[in-house]
Amino acid sequence: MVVGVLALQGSFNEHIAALKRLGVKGVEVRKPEQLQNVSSLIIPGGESTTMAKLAELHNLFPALREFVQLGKPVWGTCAGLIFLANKATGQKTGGQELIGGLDCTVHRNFFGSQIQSFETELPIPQIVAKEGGPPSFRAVFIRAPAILDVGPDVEVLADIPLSAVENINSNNAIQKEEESSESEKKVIVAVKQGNLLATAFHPELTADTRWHSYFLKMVPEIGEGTSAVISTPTTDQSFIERSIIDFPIYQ
Ligand SMILES: NC(=O)CC[C@H](N)C(=O)O
Repeated sequence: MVVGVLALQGSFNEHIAALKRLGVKGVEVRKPEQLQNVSSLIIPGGESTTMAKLAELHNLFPALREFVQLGKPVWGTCAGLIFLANKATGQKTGGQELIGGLDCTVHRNFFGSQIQSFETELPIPQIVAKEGGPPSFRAVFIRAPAILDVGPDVEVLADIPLSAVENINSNNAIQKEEESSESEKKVIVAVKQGNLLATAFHPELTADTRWHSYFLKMVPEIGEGTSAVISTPTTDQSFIERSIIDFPIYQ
């Protein structure tokens, strides 16, 4: 079984490497017809405006929308989350094309610019219940979006208190949010809606493969009883010791 990884731009190699650590083959998807050879798809982080332009150039949007509408599992990380959202704010003038399907409003660059990127530990009980392991996950936020509201069919997997984010007062987007909803000072950063999974952060840049394993369990031909298919994660120390700045896409 192969998992497609949209390979227009961004951290597609890191997703393919994470899948490999689980014994699963990830294949690069750049053309509409390649979607016919995969039963699920990961849309990586990167720069959603650039990715949208490239997707348009390759005439990928109709095939991507069809893939989502057919109920095939799709996981968007960071820019991939923006791609999947029904609505995005904080876009460049003129907006950008989205795949849509995920009933939420996402705010691009919610936490600020590149310099305000951060890492934090997030408890995700739903994933721990399925995958076991430590109670929290290292979450890498790089010029990350946040989800401002979700529809009734969307399950919230993780939110983050704005007070946990450094430089909070230097960020206009956050200040605006705080002013508008003084009592609710949290934003959503991971969701699931049927066949769609979305995270504002980058599990592929950590050594923890539980998010990938969780996603693979959403693929019907693997299903819940995946232990035979997914091998025990290898703890590749050289990978663990890499810092996020070692990843070429963020240099
Ligand atoms: N790490 C990322 O994927 C960043 C997303 C980027 N800020 C965008 O809007 O597309």
